[in-house]
Amino acid sequence: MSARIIDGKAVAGRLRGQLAERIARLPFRPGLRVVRVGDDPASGVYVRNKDRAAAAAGFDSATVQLPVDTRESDLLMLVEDLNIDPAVDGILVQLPLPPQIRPDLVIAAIDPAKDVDGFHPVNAGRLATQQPGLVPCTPKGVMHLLREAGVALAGARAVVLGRSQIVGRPMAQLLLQADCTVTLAHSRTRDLAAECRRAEILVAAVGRPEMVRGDWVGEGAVVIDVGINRLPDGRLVGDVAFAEAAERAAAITPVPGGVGPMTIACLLENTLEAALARRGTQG
Ligand SMILES: Nc1nc(=O)c2c([nH]1)NC[C@@H]1CN(c3ccc(C(=O)N[C@@H](CCC(=O)O)C(=O)O)cc3)C=[N+]21
Repeated sequence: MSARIIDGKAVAGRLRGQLAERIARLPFRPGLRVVRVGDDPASGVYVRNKDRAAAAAGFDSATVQLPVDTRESDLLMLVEDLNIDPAVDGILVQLPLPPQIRPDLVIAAIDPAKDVDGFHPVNAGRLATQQPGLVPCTPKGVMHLLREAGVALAGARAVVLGRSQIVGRPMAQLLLQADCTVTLAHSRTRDLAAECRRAEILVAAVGRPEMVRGDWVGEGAVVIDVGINRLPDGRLVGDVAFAEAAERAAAITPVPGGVGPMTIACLLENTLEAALARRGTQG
């Protein structure tokens, strides 16, 4: 079998277009503030792409750049300013943060109504208890892609590889909500390859370049590659060995051009949702 490519870049483009149309009809511009402390390279591309996409879709978007030696208390004060600023609908603090700043404390300081990353414990709790809230952008983008690709979810065996707070865990919650039978596999899982091979839907989110080999993929599976890994030679690869996996999968996302662009589109979607919810309207 040779897999169909799930074009995340195209799906994200359409989603951003729909958001732009909705924003054009609003009497205000949803406000997004991205806070970046230092210049971690993993955040660089993301911040640039996000700024461009947000401006093009009609958001009032700005990045606040702070020096790498910023104190935790100063960052917390900035978050508080953004919490009470009526022009700000969404706040995103870029991760990772420098070592003098505790990320959990900063995330918990963000108003859950403005937490467009969906990382605040209140939003994580809402997701786990099936209440409405802001959902983390990457898993939300993956669900968009699965639906867009026409993947039957109810009853499907889904395996999520990686149990991170920002991708694996919320991903499992969303798949469960869509009636998949969900396995959350990780570094301590016994016989990871066999566990993955049983998946009809395989979501790889471990951050290890090309860890998922072709023989980890079941014949006809749908493979979603969340990993974005920069190799020493500058190449960008996912967590899945793409060429090998594509020989067995029915459908697969590429890197780049797969989940990454969806993360950005969903950040904008969350910002619009937050803006409408804060104003008590449906837009
Ligand atoms: N609070 C917080 N929230 C985040 O969501 C967050 C973060 N911190 N820190 C950094 C990571 C990284 N991240 C990316 C999102 C999209 C692409 C993306 O669009 N990538 C393009 C390729 C970009 C390229 O060419 O290098 C693609 O996959 O096609 C990349 C990286 C969000 N992150």
